[in-house]
Formats: sequence, structure tokens, C-alpha cells
Amino acid sequence: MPETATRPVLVRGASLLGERTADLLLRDGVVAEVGERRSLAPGDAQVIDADGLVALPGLVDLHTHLREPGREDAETVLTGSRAAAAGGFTAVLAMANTSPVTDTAEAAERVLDLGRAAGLVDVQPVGAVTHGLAGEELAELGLMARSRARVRVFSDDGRCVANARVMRRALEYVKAFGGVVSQHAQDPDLAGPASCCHEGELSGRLGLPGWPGVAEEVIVARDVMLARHTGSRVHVAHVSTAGTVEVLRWAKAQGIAVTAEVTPHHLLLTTDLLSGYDPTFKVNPPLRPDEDVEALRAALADGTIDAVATDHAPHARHDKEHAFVDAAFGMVGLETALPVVATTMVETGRMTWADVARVLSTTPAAIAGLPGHGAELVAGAPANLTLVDPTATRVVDRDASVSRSRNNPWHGRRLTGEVRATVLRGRPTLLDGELVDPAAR
Ligand SMILES: NC(=O)N[C@@H](CC(=O)O)C(=O)O
Ligand SMILES: [Zn+2]
Ligand SMILES: [Zn+2]
Repeated sequence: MPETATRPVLVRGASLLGERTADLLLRDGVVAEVGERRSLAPGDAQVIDADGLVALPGLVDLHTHLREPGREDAETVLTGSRAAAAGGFTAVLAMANTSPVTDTAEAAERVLDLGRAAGLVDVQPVGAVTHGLAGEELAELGLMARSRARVRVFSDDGRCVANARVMRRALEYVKAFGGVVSQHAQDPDLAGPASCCHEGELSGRLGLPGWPGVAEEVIVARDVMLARHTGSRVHVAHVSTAGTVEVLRWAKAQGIAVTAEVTPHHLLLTTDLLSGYDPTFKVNPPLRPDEDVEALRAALADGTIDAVATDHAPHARHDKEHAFVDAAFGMVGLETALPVVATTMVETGRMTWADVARVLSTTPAAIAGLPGHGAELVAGAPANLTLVDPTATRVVDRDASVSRSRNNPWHGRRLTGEVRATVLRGRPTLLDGELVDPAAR
């Protein structure tokens, strides 16, 4: 159905970024009018009563694993899109570590098309940096960039681009079209193949091979120097240590084009959760001690870390429910990202809702080069938005998730802030906390 044929939507009485209450009339995929509270007549519009809700530009996730093609038993583009819409996202970047890997233009276009067919969120493929994520030869970066998928973010995520020469070439290459390399920063020699948790007192006690924070920090330090040398842009995926924050702070002060993301889990969960050997908490990079968590929160609040990205990493039970050392790395995160940020950063008074819009929408959209997303909610802007109940609290139930996977580290935890509605180009994908059947839109 063409977008022009959809019914207008009137969002009544939302608090824009938590700052001022207004009505928003959404028509033909854009914000047609912004008016004083209760000033706009509904006419034939579908009315969303947003009294008490905060309106944010639709959330943008720089780091999502959708698992299709190859691991549809863990997630598909459709089930991951549902989780994204339920979490308030209107765009997600789909990581390239699928099977086959997204390392060609055709593979990227297939992911794009699967996203369009699902129709719940803009699925923007990330391209691999190297063929098959092998870290040796560059993938078809230019062809992916020029394809219908317009790939701008490249990453071997799951693996580090460990070879400095390869990283340098990738940075030089993507510079030509304003691309960015998102690095999974982890020196493979320092981290070691068997490592599965933070290296520290606890890993010693548990008898688990740990990996040290410095394995991340040396790669970030190297990559900011390569970004300076090439004049290109580097993005640091899932920052997990205070040392990385120090490097980023220095690099930004030099004017080096580096951006960075932190995951919700690294903002709240700590390494001591591993004491019960529950593989739900096994993730790469690992959960760290309190000092790191505090440094990450401070860096997000002061802008040293630019964005929050979920690293939603669904895994099927038969990959996750193993002895700790054998289980897969990763945890789901799309449906809980906003509540975790609200709980850790807003409820604690460290960030405002305008800051949340910056770290979960505006800045990630700018980093990824997605012009239709992250815009301020003013007349003429694309009608991509999220409505949040800022005070609602809820105990997370992994079985209430719409993701296909259940590796949910938030199960049983009470979080504040609930996504009530998501609107993609003027069409609700989530209403009253329930997914909207695409056929009914
Ligand atoms: N984060 C994880 O623990 N796992 C990710 C890979 C990654 O993000 O490095 C995955 O693909 O499962
Ligand atoms: Zn990674
Ligand atoms: Zn990842």
C-alpha cells in the first residue's frame, strides 16, 4: 500500500523530549503539524492519547544481530524487526556475521529486502570489512556502498580487524564515500581463544580463562591513530572499560574522527553475576567490574561515548544452554534498551530525555548516515517516533519477548520506562505496547 494512502495519526499531548507538551499530526510519512496541546482537530486521523508520555525521535540501533541468513533458529529479520519495534526502534543496523557473511552487494541487498518485507523497522545492512570476516582481504566495500543497500557502516563484528595494515586500507577505502569502520576492539593475542569472562580476581576464583581490559584498549589506541593518519572515521563497538574511555577522551580532544557506543548491559550488569556460572551472562566483550561501569556511565553522560547500541545477540537454546565455557557469547537487548537507559541514566539524574534522544536516535543516525532518522520532531520531519511512559515500571519476563531467543539477562529485573508506541514513517508499528499487525496498517 502506498504511504500516501495511510490514515493520518494525531499524537495528542505528548511531551516532546520531556520538555514541552504538544500535539503532532502525522500525515504522508511526515510530521505535518506541531500544535499546542489539544489544539489540533483529529478529523479522520487515528488518535493516540499520549498524555504523560515522552515523545522521542524513533530509536536507531547501530548494532543488532538478526541472524538471517543462516541462523533462523535464533532470530530472523522478521522476528528481530518485531523485537526492534517493540523496543521503540525505527531503524537497526544488521551486523554482517551471518551465514553467509554480508560481504557482497548482493548479500547486503538481500538483508535490505528482507527488512522491507518485514516492514516494521528500517533494516540497514552493515557490510563486512573483510571477506568471510577472515581479517585478510577487504570485502567488496565499494560495491556494497554503491548497491541499493547504500552500505556506509562496515564491521567484522564478532571478530576484530586485528591486522593494522588491513584496518588502515579499510579506513582509506571507506573515506571516499563517507563510510565508517565499526571495530570489535579485541586484540586476539591478548584475549586468547579460550577467554570467556573478564580477567580479574573473580575469573581466578571461578577457574575461567579471563581476558583483560587492555586487549580492548590497545586496539582502540591503535585505531584512533589510524583514523588520525588516514583522516577517516572509526567507530568503536561495545566499549567496556575505563581505559578505553580514557583513550577516547584523549582522541576526541585531538579532533580525531572517532565515535563510540556502549551497550545497555555494560551500563548496568557487572562481572560478579558470573559467580553462578549462568551462561546468560556470557557476552563479548565481557561484563566488567563496577569501576568500569561507572566510567562508562560518566562517559555516556559527558559525550565521550556517543551512543547506546544494543548488540542484540540472540542465540538458540542449544547454543546457549551449555557449561559456561562452551556456551555462545551474547545476550538479547532490543526490547529492554530504552528501559535500561532510563533506569541507569535518567532515573539517576545523569541524563535528560533530550540526552536519551541524542544517544539512542540522533547521534546513531548521524554515525550510520541515515538521513530519514534521528530528526527533531518538527513540522516537515520524517514521522519516525517513539512514545515512552517515563515512570512505568515492569519486571522483565523473557517469555513475554517477541524475539525468537530467550537469552535474556534482564529476566526478573525491575526496570523503569516503558515503550508504549513506535511510529515508522507515520504508521504505528507498536500501539499501547502491542505490535500492530502489518496487514492492519
Ligand atoms: N556480543 C556477543 O557476545 N556476541 C555477538 C558478537 C559480537 O558482538 O562480538 C554475536 O554475534 O553473538
Ligand atoms: Zn562485537
Ligand atoms: Zn555484536
